[in-house]
Amino acid sequence: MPYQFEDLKNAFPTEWRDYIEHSFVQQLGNGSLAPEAFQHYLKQDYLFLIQFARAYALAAYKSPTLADLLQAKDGLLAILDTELGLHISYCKEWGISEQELNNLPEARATLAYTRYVLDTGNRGDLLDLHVALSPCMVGYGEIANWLNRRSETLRGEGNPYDAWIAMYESDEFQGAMQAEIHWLDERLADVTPTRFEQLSHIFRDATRLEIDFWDMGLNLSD
Ligand SMILES: Cc1ncc(CO)c(N)n1
Repeated sequence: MPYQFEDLKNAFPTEWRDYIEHSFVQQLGNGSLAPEAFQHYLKQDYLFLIQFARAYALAAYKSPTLADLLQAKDGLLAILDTELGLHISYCKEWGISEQELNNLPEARATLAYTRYVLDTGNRGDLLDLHVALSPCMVGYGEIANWLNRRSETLRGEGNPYDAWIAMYESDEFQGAMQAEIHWLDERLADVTPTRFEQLSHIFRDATRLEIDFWDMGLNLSD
């Protein structure tokens, strides 16, 4: 059987579940999350998105074909033209000004995660980089779907975090997630067991760093 994206999730199922079903996610879903925790998370996520844009620029540099270059360009533009703008106005609604965003120190969890992704891409090839990016792209889409399946999740005006869930369940984000899975399925079909094992370690480590990112939000750690 050729490898596919699903096999990366199944290689270390405990880590994947701890990320998707993290207490931060559960509390966000039922509306009980402390606003301070969400604000801390939002601020660090702004810094995360900036480094993420750099990762797509690195993907362009690592692209061997025109199709890969165009895909990296789309990812970069999606962050710079859409996501960051949305993030800045969403932060404003939560009382965080653009000026504050521009003067934030990076929390250690943000530094560790983003620089891990960039270093993995620098050392490796485009597939290594995409595997390092995939817990982010695929995880948040999966989190929105998991929350929607749970009876504990509160949707609508009763939940102050409803707009966050709406963003990641949107057709736009879910479509980007499916495209990423499709790209990875095609590439993983050709890898050897040894190469798959290497890639699964990258996937596991990026997933663990996503868990630390949620912990950072809950614990307000810097
Ligand atoms: C930490 C983190 N992971 C994933 C996403 C999804 O884009 C995000 N915005 N932030």
